[in-house]
Amino acid sequence: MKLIAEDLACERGGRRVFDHLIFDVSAGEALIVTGPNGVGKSSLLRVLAGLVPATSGTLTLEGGEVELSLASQCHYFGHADALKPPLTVAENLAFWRSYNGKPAASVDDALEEVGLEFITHLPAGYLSAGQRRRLALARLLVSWRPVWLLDEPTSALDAASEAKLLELMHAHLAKGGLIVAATHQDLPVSPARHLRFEAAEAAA
Ligand SMILES: Nc1ncnc2c1ncn2[C@@H]1O[C@H](COP(=O)(O)OP(=O)(O)OP(=O)(O)O)[C@@H](O)[C@H]1O
Repeated sequence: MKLIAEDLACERGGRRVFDHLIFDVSAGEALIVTGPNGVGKSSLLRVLAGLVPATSGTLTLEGGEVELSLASQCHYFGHADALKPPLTVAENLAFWRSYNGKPAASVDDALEEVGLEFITHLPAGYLSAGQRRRLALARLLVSWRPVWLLDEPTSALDAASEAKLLELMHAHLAKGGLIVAATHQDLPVSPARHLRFEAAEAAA
């Protein structure tokens, strides 16, 4: 499987954010996207997730499921945690497992992976920032999607949770998945390719 971007361009609010972007990333590999604030890293992930249309260019998931869009083969782990505050931790995850389909880990196993097994009954609205982030991360484990799009995945995570995140990323790559991650932190995942947006690339 290979994700290929050719001559990709994106505009936000009528302003060019990036253009002529070319990259590819294969199964078992991560693409680490870096660059200063506002250059378009999140925009790229949102284009890949189908949340923002590309202005031009093509995106292909070679070896993916032909009847499915790229977006529906991606898990998008963005800045918002996509949790329903009144639902419990377990209910939130059960919802996503059923909604996204392609069941993978059980709710209990996924919560144990991210260290939330002792608070499964708590409403998500009571969780700390880091716990909410870990619950959002567990969403990636309960349904199989080959492409993980991670936007600042280490934000709000403590050192142990960051190590767990890296372990989960490596496990996903080992299963033949691929990852595109935008980050300001060092994210020592391998094998990885690197895509650096320079400030000059941000359009005036
Ligand atoms: N909905 C929107 N409407 C108009 N402009 C937007 C919108 N969302 C983002 N932008 C602009 O697009 C540009 C790229 O933003 P983006 O969030 O992709 O940057 P980033 O590289 O992820 O930044 P950071 O490192 O701060 O997260 C910025 O100038 C931003 O103001």
